[in-house]
Amino acid sequence: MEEEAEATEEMAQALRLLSPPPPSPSLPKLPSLPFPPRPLPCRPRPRRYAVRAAASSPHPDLDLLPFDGDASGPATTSIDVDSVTEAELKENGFRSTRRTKLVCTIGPATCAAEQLEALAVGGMNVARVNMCHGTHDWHLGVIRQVRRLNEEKGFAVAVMMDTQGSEIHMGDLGGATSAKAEDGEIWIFSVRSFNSPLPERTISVNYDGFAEDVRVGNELLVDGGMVRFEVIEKIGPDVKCRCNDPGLLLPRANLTFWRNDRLIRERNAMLPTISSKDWLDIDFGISEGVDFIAVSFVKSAEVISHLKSYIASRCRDKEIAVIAKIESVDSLKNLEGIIRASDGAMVARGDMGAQIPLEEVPSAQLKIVKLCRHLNKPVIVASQLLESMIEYPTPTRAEVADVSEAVRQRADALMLSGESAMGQYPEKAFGCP
Ligand SMILES: Nc1ncnc2c1ncn2[C@@H]1O[C@H](COP(=O)(O)OP(=O)(O)O)[C@@H](O)[C@H]1O
Ligand SMILES: C=C(OP(=O)(O)O)C(=O)O
Repeated sequence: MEEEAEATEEMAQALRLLSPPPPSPSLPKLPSLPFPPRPLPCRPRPRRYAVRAAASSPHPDLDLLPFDGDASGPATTSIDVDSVTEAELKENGFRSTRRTKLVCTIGPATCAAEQLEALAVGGMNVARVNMCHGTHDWHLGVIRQVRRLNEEKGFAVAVMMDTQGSEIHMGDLGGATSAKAEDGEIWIFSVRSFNSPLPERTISVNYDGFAEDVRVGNELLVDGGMVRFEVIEKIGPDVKCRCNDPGLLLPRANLTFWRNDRLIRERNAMLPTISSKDWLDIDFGISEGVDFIAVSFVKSAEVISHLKSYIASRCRDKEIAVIAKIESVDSLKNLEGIIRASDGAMVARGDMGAQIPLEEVPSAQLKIVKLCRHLNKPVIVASQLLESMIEYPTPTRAEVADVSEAVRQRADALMLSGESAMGQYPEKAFGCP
């Protein structure tokens, strides 16, 4: 019976994720920590509330008292809350407080001031900007707009900057939003740089060693297998491929190559975790005072420690939390060391699914979430949570089950990517009122 009640509560919570409560307009400005109760550095001081734990109370709810200095009595502790949490606390008591925070990737579908405000009202805790896409000017616009919302309207939205990392990916399709690859079609993947428009059925690749590393017969996977090609001929910088699994090619999609069903990790595996572009982006993030830097394709704990020292030397008045994205074979091998060195982790299921067999992704997620909880580090579950909502206004049952499972695992946060960055229903996917 108790188990049933708990399952019902968890399910209700998962569904609340799809429609979190709006903040009360009458509430004061309350900046917050994005992942309580395991606070990360760099958030402004929130207003404090005293929570009298009603351990012996007949009521399961906790009494909330504004905390004005001294907490009185030994049974009193204090926690930090944001305005959305405060509204829910007042309405429902502590038991129904949303525990799972929401990270939202900002893109063309959500970068306007009113769109960002709608997400903040909907309960966005962290706005993520992905440095794979857009210019510094574009990111600056988003970061400043989020700061403005916090200052002028009392929201408490943190900013996460996500590095591009040493991912091998396609170019931007010469400005097209997508291209369809049909079964049997021949496409050229090339390391040459092209002027727009690109020659027909040609894709540029960002990694100079690509044409040397691949061999005839290798499989080329776009976005972890959403589209598959086979290498049929190499002609200098051009690699001729036949499409075996048709699908939609999206700008800057991830590319992996496989030989005998094994991911090829040769010279491409030697690429630095933090590229020269990433260092420029990190300097940009530091100067704009982002709250989190998420590091893509982490291979070892050392790179995290190195970045943390760099940030500490560049940024004395503010700490920036470093989140390790667990998405590569190497990051799974060195998982514990990486998580210990980081301020938190992200289960980046998109790229992970391109590096390990898809059917192993759920158990990898569970392992990472459990380990983070054990080490008391916040963990974000990311990618394809509501993927169908990029195109459709209602999620699939499987997606709802996936969201529910991540909440059940006690992930600290869930992250939307394409759903909020470029989908047709970003606010609906987020659950805006
Ligand atoms: N700043 C941006 N500018 C343009 N498009 C973006 C931006 N951020 C995200 N997108 C779009 O949203 C999609 C999903 O975002 P994300 O998951 O962060 O990137 P990726 O697909 O490269 O892993 C991207 O493939 C891209 O089409
Ligand atoms: C979150 C992810 O990273 P990115 O969007 O940078 O590919 C992922 O791969 O799941």
